[in-house]
Amino acid sequence: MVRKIVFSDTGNATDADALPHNLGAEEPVPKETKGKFKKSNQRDYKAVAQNLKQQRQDLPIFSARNAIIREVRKHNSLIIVGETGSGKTTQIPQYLLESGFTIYGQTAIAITQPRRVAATSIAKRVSEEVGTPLGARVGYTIRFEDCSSDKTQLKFCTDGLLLREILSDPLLRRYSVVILDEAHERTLRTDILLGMLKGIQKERARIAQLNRDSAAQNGQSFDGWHAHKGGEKLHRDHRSSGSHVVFGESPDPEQKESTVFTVIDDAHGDVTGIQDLKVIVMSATLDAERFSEYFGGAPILYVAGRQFPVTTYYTTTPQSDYLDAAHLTALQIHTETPSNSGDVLVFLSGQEDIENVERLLRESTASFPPEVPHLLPCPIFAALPQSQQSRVFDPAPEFSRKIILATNIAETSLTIPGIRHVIDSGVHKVRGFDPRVGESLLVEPISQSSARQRAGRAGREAPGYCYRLYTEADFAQLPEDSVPEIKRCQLSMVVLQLKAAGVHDIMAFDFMDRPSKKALKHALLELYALEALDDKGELTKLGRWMSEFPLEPSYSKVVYASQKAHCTREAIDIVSLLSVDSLFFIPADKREESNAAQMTFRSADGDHLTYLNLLRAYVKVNGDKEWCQEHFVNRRNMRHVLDVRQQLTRLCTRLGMDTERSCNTDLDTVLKCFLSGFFHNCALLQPDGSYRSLNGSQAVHIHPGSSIFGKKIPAIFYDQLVFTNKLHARAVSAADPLWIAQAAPKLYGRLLSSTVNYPTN
Ligand SMILES: Nc1ncnc2c1ncn2[C@@H]1O[C@H](COP(=O)(O)OP(=O)(O)OP(=O)(O)O)[C@@H](O)[C@H]1O
Repeated sequence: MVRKIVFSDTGNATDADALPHNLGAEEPVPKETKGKFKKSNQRDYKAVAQNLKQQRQDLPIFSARNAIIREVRKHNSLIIVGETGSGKTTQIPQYLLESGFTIYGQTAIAITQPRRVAATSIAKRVSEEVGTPLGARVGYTIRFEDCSSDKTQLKFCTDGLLLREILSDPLLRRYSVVILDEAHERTLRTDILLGMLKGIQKERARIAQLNRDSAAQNGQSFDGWHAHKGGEKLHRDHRSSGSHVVFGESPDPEQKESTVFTVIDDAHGDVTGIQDLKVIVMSATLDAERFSEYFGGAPILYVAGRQFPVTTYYTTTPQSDYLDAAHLTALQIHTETPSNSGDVLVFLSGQEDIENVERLLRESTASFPPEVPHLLPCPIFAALPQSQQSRVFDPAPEFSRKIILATNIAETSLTIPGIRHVIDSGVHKVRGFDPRVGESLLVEPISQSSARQRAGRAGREAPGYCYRLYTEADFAQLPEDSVPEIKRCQLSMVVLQLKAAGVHDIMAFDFMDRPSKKALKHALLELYALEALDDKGELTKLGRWMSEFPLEPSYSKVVYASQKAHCTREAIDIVSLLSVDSLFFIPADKREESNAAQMTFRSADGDHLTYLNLLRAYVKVNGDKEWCQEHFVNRRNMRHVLDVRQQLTRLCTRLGMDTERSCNTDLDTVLKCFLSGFFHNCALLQPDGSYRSLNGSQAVHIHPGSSIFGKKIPAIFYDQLVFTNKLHARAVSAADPLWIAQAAPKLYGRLLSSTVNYPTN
């Protein structure tokens, strides 16, 4: 009997009626400004842009173009709400570019995205629409990858990247406008960025006033102004009110028109020409009032309209196994609709889900008769190397249909050409943090706004369909929005970044949603214990060094300690290995073979050194495909590990470290080095054979996949605690209690004298 998932008979076609429409095409649209084209291929770029022009003009947002420009001119902060697919992300930056909001070679517009893949793919699309090569007028910058130049006028970047730019350019002088896209996702970094941008806006408003005043005085009438004859160095002669000092320089005082001003500000030095910073917050949800309130009552613009309707179906009964339901629904779509009726996008919770559904699909389609078109699974998740992620954008080969298996990485901003069908599992993985317990990673129901975003991925190029693997009644029960990350995640890294950006009083920082005092205090204490902060809460030299790394502070501390311990090579290798979820694949029907293969790399000291053995073996065989298959090594993830390893090596080299320094066979050194960052992730064996965490006295279980599972070792340390049905320690290694005491003498010095009776293995 063929198993089927039953959906409601008639889906509801959604349109943009939910959004009030207060923008319209009242003004004629000006001609597009001419771009700076590179000589070579000039015609090709122009031709592509010309072809896309009509598509651009057909987008719902086009009718609001002039109203948007007018509102941006009028206000420094603006909230723009628009239905998914209305054209916000790709068009608004271009409208501003076309209307002179940037100065070529001087100022640019930054557009932030919560995810790397969105930043790169949108930049590619917009550069095509503008008609210039990617990296020229339109570019992107993501962690470790810069495809932009000082002539770039539209720069797409991740929110984390813009935060890093603030460290080197505290006033973001390079930008006239910052657009925060998909702000409703409320990632940790977006929230921090919101607060930082508010501060920068205030400061730039003060400076802009200073510039306006100086210009108005035109060098002569300004109180205390002395224009030097002959253009010699200006002199300071007047401390005006407030904290600033104004200088004037006039190369030719006789000619007022050519007077040059240099405006010096006490806090920021030369601030000549700095103007107000415009901040635009964009989102597809209606929770705009919160953002408006946060930006002092900023106006909210609603842009109505989605290009094409999406018909939504719900299952008639709840599904107990969403993986099975996703697999069956995909097969139903494939066999019941012609393959040229569009590709399929499935939203799942994580890499493991994706790999399971991929396997199920491959198994089911293997027996398809030749007249049935191929079904081509294409996974996309954060840990997948960039080159493989971008494969989802390639068109499906002839006589086949793509089925993209994605995490919520594909939920916002992306347009994947060819998608007409979306299958929404209704779940995602949520990272949580409890100071007592540690991090948890749980599969939870999504919010209604996520469900709408997911549906919005269909219907971007033609009418689409969304199949929700839950009932309509269940949808009604979902929360309207997800809890902002800042309220549920570990804060050490952002606190370190805030400190590095000069925010001393973290408790007084202007958060849109204030994290709990407990979480902030925990982050401050952890940074203090890692010696990134001193006892006054000020950033130490080590803390500043650590803030250079796009890593959680525990890892950057390990890298730092590895210099002294002469094991930087091993430290970078293991930190890179820990950046992926799984290094091995374990097929359900070959569990034993997989475990046996893993034993080849096993170290009696635990997972950190086991992983290192794996990496060394992998490098030796040059990542050979068959070797990986034979040893059940996840080749996809190993490539990502090599990517991270290369990036970290480059960063360490830039910071003057000898990255080839190796401790060779003295591997205890490496473990001790890890303890310098992970002393808070330790557990001691109890007389009854269980483990209890050192800092919270929680019962901790070694993960069954660990190379020391079942062993009784006096003390262990681990990379993370993951709460599933119980608290599991993942990536676990043996530690000597003495090492723990040495790594954190103030916290755990008592271990030097403690005695515990341990059970034997
Ligand atoms: N890479 C692309 N290939 C083909 N069409 C594209 C591409 N990027 C955008 N488009 C077209 O432009 C439309 C608008 O996309 P855009 O990302 O600007 O919308 P949006 O309003 O920002 O939506 P969202 O909130 O989902 O990000 C899409 O629906 C699609 O028709």
